[in-house]
Amino acid sequence: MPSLSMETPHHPHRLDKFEFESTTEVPDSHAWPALAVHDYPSASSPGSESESVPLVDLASTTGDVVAEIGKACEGWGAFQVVGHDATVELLDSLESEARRLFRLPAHRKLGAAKSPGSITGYGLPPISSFFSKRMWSEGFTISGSPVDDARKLWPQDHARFCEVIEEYNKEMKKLAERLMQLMLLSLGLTAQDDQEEEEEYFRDITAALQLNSYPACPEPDRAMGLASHTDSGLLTILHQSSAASGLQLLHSDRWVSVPPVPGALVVIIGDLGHVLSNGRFKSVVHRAVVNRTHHRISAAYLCGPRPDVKVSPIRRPAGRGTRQAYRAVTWREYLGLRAKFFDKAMELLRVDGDVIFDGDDEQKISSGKNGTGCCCAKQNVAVCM
Ligand SMILES: C=C1C[C@]23C[C@@]1(O)CC[C@H]2[C@@]12CCC[C@@](C)(C(=O)O1)[C@H]2[C@@H]3C(=O)O
Ligand SMILES: O=C(O)CCC(=O)C(=O)O
Ligand SMILES: [Fe+2]
Repeated sequence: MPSLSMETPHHPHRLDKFEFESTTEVPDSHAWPALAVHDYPSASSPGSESESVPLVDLASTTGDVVAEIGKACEGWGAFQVVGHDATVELLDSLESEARRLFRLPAHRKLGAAKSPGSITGYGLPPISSFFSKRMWSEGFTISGSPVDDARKLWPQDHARFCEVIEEYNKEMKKLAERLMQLMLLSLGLTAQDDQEEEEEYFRDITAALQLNSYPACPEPDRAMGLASHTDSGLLTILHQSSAASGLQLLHSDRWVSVPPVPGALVVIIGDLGHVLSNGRFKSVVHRAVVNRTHHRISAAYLCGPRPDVKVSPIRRPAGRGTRQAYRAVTWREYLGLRAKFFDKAMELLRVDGDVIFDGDDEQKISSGKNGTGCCCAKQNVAVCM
């Protein structure tokens, strides 16, 4: 699987030996303004829990899965999915390997710290550099083979960890490809349409697996697990431990919790998913909060097309006369923009482009000199060739 690189911004926080478990109060370095005023309205606002994120059963023989997914991506930018092929045993094994990793003493984890310019390894959540306060979490990012990073954690004994990660990645890749196909169908592409073009989006996908650890916190209302953000790829598949809720989505200006449903995975639309659908699917703002009693684990499988494939709005969804709202961008280029501009990055892609579907149904797919794929609306073809 191709791996991703990105520019790493200057980091104001040092990766140190802060021990969450032995702390009886939240130190100033980790104290955020009251959760209610973090950035957006509070999850405790009346009515905020009255709606819940849609649940889609991929194995359903009665419902219209394509329509359900389309509606969820448009209305929420997220949904929970059951009826997939990832077994409960695999999800449990992943979680227990992640727990084993985060339980290691600080010096062992620091031995596998991300090196400058690399996205893989142990560290603070990558978005930390944009915030003055520290988050109540640790992360471990894996892109491509887990072996090199795992060997740093467990010089002798990393086989089990690698086996579980590899199996999990394989299963998530299959699921991501299936979900991408269903999402494209829901955008109005038919099975016969431009097969090659769509395949660029779900064949040989690139992915990063982010393991997140949120230790129990003595003052959960003063701490932040993972600050509000959107994911940058096409979609993210998130497994969250069943012990405690933590994930919240910003929906209709309120924070809505996504309680863990045993066996369900959460699908989150990323910024490239928003671009691909010309803004029809929402890249949902989300965050993770912490709790007093449970050590919560999550695993986010963040995926996009191959790093060199340009993503631009597909023409079908808009209908005649709709203008292209975003320019074409590769995931690699977009990660560079995010590393510099974080939540302003997508605005930088905005264009008031040509009409993307004028009834002329021909859409070009070009292959650059070095085999660079390009999936684009007609007006981008010249730039991409
Ligand atoms: C490929 C990537 C997506 C990601 C940045 C990264 O290089 C590896 C970690 C990913 C992650 C996980 C936590 C939230 C997030 C915003 C972050 O800071 O790191 C995402 C990044 C992203 O989606 O851009
Ligand atoms: O832990 C969670 O629930 C959210 C994780 C997340 O948003 C991420 O890793 O991108
Ligand atoms: Fe996320």
